[in-house]
Amino acid sequence: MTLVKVCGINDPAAMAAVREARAEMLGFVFFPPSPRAISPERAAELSALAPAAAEGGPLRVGLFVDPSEEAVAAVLAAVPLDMLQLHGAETPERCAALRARFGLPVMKALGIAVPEDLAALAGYAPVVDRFLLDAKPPAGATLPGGNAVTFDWRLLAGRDIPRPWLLAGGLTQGNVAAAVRQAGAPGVDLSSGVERARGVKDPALIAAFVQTVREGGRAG
Ligand SMILES: O=C(O)c1ccccc1N[C@@H]1O[C@H](COP(=O)(O)O)[C@@H](O)[C@H]1O
Repeated sequence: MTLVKVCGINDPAAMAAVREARAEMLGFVFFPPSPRAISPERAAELSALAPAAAEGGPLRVGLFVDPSEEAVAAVLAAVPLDMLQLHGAETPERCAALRARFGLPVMKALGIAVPEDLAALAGYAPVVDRFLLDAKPPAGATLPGGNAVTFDWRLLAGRDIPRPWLLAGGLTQGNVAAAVRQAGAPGVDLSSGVERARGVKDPALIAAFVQTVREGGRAG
């Protein structure tokens, strides 16, 4: 089954949509410049609206961009997370340090634009648990992700990605089946594609996206 992560959950209706659609993962954005950013306290309120991962609910992923250890600790003091998503310029050493300090799996996001970008995966593989292979931010973008930009999914076709991974970058209900098929992706992650305005999730789009993935899977 193709895994689904819906990122940037920041209101109860979106949380309910993720729960009802039975997406495997959700993301809370702890990066203040993002329109999807929420406080740790708000994330805790939303997290309480779905069963814990251990009870069959979605894995709670905390999205950080080059965070200090203090920043991660402050979030974890308010809301338990199941995984750290590192979406900045964190080195393998930094990923290893955060993983060891907090005892949580790490998903490292890497931007892919040309085949040579895949060379970086080898250095991270020993110290991360999952990759998120995303588009690179376009010129002038203020965010390192969440920009609704796709990349050439065929760059990933047939590649030996050395960890479990998710495909991201500009995914929508309309393109996800082709993306999964072309990249051979075992899972997908999105934010903009299920929003009615930047930073505002649309529950109906979340439901439709997850349903499309379930129906299309790898063969869509
Ligand atoms: O969503 C954000 O605001 C964000 C901010 C900073 C880093 C990453 C961010 N989002 C991640 O990017 C992918 C792709 O987003 P999109 O579907 O193209 O909008 C998203 O799934 C998040 O993991």
